[in-house]
Amino acid sequence: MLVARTVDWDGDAIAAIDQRALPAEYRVRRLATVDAVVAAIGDLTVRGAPALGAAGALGVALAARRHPGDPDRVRAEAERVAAVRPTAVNLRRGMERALARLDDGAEAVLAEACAVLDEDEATNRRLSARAADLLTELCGDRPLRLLTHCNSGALATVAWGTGLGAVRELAGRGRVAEVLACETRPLLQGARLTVWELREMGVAHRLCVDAAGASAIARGLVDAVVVGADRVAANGDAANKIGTYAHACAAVRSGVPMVVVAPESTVDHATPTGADIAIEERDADEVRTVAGTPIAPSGTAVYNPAFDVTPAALLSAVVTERSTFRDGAWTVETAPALR
Ligand SMILES: CSC[C@H](O)[C@@H](O)C(=O)COP(=O)(O)O
Repeated sequence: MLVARTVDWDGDAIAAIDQRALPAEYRVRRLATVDAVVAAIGDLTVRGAPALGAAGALGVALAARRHPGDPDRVRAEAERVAAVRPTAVNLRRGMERALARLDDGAEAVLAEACAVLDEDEATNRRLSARAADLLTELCGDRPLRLLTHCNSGALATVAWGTGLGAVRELAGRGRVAEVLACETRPLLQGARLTVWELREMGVAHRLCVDAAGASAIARGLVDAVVVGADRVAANGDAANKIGTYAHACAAVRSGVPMVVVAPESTVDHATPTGADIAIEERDADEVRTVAGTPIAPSGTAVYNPAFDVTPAALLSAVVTERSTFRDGAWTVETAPALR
């Protein structure tokens, strides 16, 4: 059963699928305070850029309900939520969108936050269809062998997914031969979450270690690389889970297309290039341990960036629900003329 909504509003609290527990256990956590939301974002109970946008917006709704008549306190709480994960721009966007309704009262803030959730699935279905069309154009109309990294599926959004949403769309068209899912160290979102989703979707897949991605591409086992993004700069450079850049280098060397699939809310035109994207650095123990078991001498110094930046020049395209970055420029799809 693929989840209905990864993040939702449940009367007086946020209901969030606990992504730390999957695939062993499917459980939903209730987050009733801003402190709980901050903790859940920090420990990746809720993760994935669009899902973070939804959680950020609902976090403001919780703060507005808790502190009616104290807008300064609500703003401070909203800032605390947005600061937890600096790279995924959707988090701040969701927070700011809900906060913009603060003058209209707590129920207006909640309504705006719920609108963020309500728009998510339609947006993701649209960008997935556009990305699937482009992949078909780039690779030919045949079942494709796709490589993906981290998790950009329904779990990373409110519903449906982005990069993995495009895979889902292609699978629905009968155009997926196999997905190679990279495990995605250190927190294994690929192994735990993407594989879980692919199994639920009934899509053929194999799991590989991250280091196998480049040689799989070089050996001709991959027709295209498809990933999501946490922030796309104005020049098309894309920040995504650490390890994405290595796949891009391999893809370019082998002439394999690579497409980044993300909503407009992940594109940050205020950030000129990838060099301007703040990269979140996470706790050293994520690298020194696997599922709580030490794999390195205690106290080992660690470099643990959560994301890397793939220059636009290495990408075939960035696809959103209404625009495409390709060959150095954005083109925006115009709405079909009304008859
Ligand atoms: C669609 S969410 C963004 C990405 O595509 C996803 O791969 C990713 O990097 C998420 O990172 P996470 O640290 O798990 O929140």
